Amino acid sequence: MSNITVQDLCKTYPGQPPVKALDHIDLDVPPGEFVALLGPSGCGKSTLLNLIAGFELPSSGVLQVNQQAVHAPGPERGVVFQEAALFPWLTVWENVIFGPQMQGLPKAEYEERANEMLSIVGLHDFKNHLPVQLSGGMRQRVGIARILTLGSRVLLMDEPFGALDAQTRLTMQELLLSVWQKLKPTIIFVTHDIDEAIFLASTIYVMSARPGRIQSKINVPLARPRTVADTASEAFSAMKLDILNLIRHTHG
Ligand SMILES: Nc1ncnc2c1ncn2[C@@H]1O[C@H](COP(=O)(O)OP(=O)(O)OP(=O)(O)O)[C@@H](O)[C@H]1O
Repeated sequence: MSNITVQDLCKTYPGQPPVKALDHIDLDVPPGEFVALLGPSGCGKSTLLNLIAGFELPSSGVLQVNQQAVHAPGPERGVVFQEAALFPWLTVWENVIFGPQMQGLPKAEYEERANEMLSIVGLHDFKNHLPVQLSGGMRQRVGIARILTLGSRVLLMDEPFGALDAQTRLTMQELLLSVWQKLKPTIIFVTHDIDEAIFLASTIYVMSARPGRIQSKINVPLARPRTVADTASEAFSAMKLDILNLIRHTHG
């Protein structure tokens, strides 16, 4: 059974001239798969993610999540952007329970889950902090805990660590791997960083630019759980070289 099905998907933005952002995209993502969408700026990675999120509608083709056509955003699909969109006047705890509270879910249930998710992302001791009192990496962790508390089983992440320094970025990548290991959500992770895609994903879709197409689907053979030591392995370097050659070959 597939969790996300994309068949012959096209997206053209209207305008003079119209912009063909995605051209005949096919993806088939089983539940619990960690997928990276890798490609140069402008190849349509964010467009594809926004379509799966339900923020935009396709021009043509099939787009289904859990066998249902996507028409609008929904709580089963949580989105994480480069900057966590937290309410600055609410504490970490209030931000995390805001969604389920608004949905009218049973309090005991979501409070238990919020506690669990804050522990998983290592923020249990920061429940009463305001976003301004947190580092960028910590704010992203709140964003992740928030969608997990809402019960999202599909995480749509658009360069979530792109604004972080190298050290924090690595810590966040390790954290995301441990979250995935524990909860096995389906993750679609947009990045233009080859190392990040290899370290995190089981499957990498390499996209080519304008109009955006899937150029190749690559399986990452590294065993899990992964550690930072894997990034120094021969298998990792060989895979990186293959992808670099692939991208260079296409983009001249
Ligand atoms: N709302 C919009 N209206 C018109 N054109 C758009 C819109 N959103 C994106 N585009 C265009 O569609 C193409 C794909 O953009 P998109 O943001 O999906 O690429 P990307 O691969 O995510 O790039 P980046 O890595 O720079 O974020 C680009 O040419 C962009 O200018």
